[in-house]
Amino acid sequence: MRGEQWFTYFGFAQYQLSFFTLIDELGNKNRRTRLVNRMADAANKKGHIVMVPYMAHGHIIPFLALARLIQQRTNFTITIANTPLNIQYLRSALSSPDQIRLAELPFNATQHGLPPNIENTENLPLTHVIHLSHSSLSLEAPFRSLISQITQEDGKPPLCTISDVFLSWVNNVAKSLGTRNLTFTTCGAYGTLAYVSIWSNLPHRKTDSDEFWVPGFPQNYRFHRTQLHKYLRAADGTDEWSRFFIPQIALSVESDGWICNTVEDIEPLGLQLLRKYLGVPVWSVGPVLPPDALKGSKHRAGKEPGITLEACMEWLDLKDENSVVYISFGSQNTISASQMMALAEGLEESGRSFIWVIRPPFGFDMNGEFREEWLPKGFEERMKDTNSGLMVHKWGPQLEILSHRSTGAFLSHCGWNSVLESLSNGVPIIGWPLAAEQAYNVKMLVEEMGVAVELTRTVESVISGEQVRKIIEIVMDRQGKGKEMKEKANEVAAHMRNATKENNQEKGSSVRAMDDLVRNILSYKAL
Ligand SMILES: O=c1ccn([C@@H]2O[C@H](COP(=O)(O)OP(=O)(O)O[C@H]3O[C@H](CO)[C@@H](O)[C@H](O)[C@H]3O)[C@@H](O)[C@H]2O)c(=O)[nH]1
Repeated sequence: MRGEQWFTYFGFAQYQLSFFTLIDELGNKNRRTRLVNRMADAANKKGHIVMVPYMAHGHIIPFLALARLIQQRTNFTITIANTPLNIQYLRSALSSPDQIRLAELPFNATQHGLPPNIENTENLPLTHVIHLSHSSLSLEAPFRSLISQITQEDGKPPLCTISDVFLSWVNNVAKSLGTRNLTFTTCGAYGTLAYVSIWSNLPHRKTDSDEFWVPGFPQNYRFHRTQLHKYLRAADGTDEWSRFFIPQIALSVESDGWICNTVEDIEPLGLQLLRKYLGVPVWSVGPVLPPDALKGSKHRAGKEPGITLEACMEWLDLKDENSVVYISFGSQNTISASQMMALAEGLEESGRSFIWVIRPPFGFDMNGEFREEWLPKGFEERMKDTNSGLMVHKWGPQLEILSHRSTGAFLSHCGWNSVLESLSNGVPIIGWPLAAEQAYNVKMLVEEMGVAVELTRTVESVISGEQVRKIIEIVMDRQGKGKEMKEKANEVAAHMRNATKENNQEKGSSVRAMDDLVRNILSYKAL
């Protein structure tokens, strides 16, 4: 480690074809050809990949999962770079030693107008999310030093970098230091295209009618203005959202290829349109689901204990199959106080069992204490007494809940990870999009896939308990629409299983895409 370096580099022992193994094998004439092949293979396979996720759990989790997938099938050295606190979070999910390396890029939150020690969008108000986004630009210089350092140590530049759509300055660094960059979109193909194209074709407040066309989609395909977040409706290229997203998205479109967390058979239209729009290879390698080490809530040391994984599972074990509604709005979103009240009323009126991952409403400190006045009087106590609702404060073991046989529907903001985690378990969705590309995800889930219904949109909408009750009844009723949605969700789950199937006879589409991705990365070294 050199003194002047800008980053801390956590390197661990990794597999190398041992010199002594080679000497042993040289003694056996019959094996010589194979050995030569293996040497060539090893030389070919060895290489370094450096990955940089955006500073949000919805991005960091799939980046780590992708790193694991690549590591399982190659001898590449993989380094994930990020700010110190995000590296600390990642470290809790790695074993020691681990083949995945972590590199800290120095970061000082307060220098960017953020509260101290904030390096992630978790529970961060939107006004700060945009500051965090702008602050990520400060990582470019230390990242450049990291790539130079790796190039010096390895005697050659990394095979490629893999950047987040929102951190495409990584693309600049890669190109200027003699390597390639791939973009990993942690969203689906359809949502990615809608988001990329909508940001690239501002302004939308000039749209005459409520419905409008988005370049990249067929001419007769319409989006609705209420599907745009209010910062997108107001964006004109000069505001702070545009000033970050437009250049980052424009640069990521120039990547050498894109990796998409989706499956060919579940998003045929989205993938076809995204490929046409980008004009570079798009590998659909999904579903890239959280690695085992990130399951449950054990890795979130330092947070208040809340309800344990075991308590959740015991509670679910006592419920009937497909009888529980799970409610969560992801890692960084929440609803308003009046919406929270209506949601609670609707849940109680429905008489259905539920697990609700609850956090303070929009406009309040999301890390602060939960206040009883945000819920109907005596609600938590009644739910406890009747054993009909389990309130989990701030963070729940989502994967385990969704994969439990008792979970029958997911009321979700439709962040893409939540969508994949739900559908891979055949759980239909009640959509309540709040930000980012979530409204486009819901549009696709409802119109293309038939696995969801939409309850409402955004944190500003006015909803009633009765609306909530009705929609829960539709989805949980195992007749009519509810039955249809459940069947379709099960079909999607089967497509996902097929896509990741890998045995002697056959390889699923995502496995083949991963093989092709690795072949492509290997070909970069010749350039
Ligand atoms: O109580 C919780 C809350 C979240 N999670 C996990 O955290 C992740 C959340 O990801 P996601 O559902 O995608 O939601 P966001 O955190 O909101 O994700 C951001 O990133 C996604 C991927 O780019 C986008 O699709 C979203 O719109 C964007 O808000 C998932 O793996 C969840 O399993 C938990 O385990 N427990």
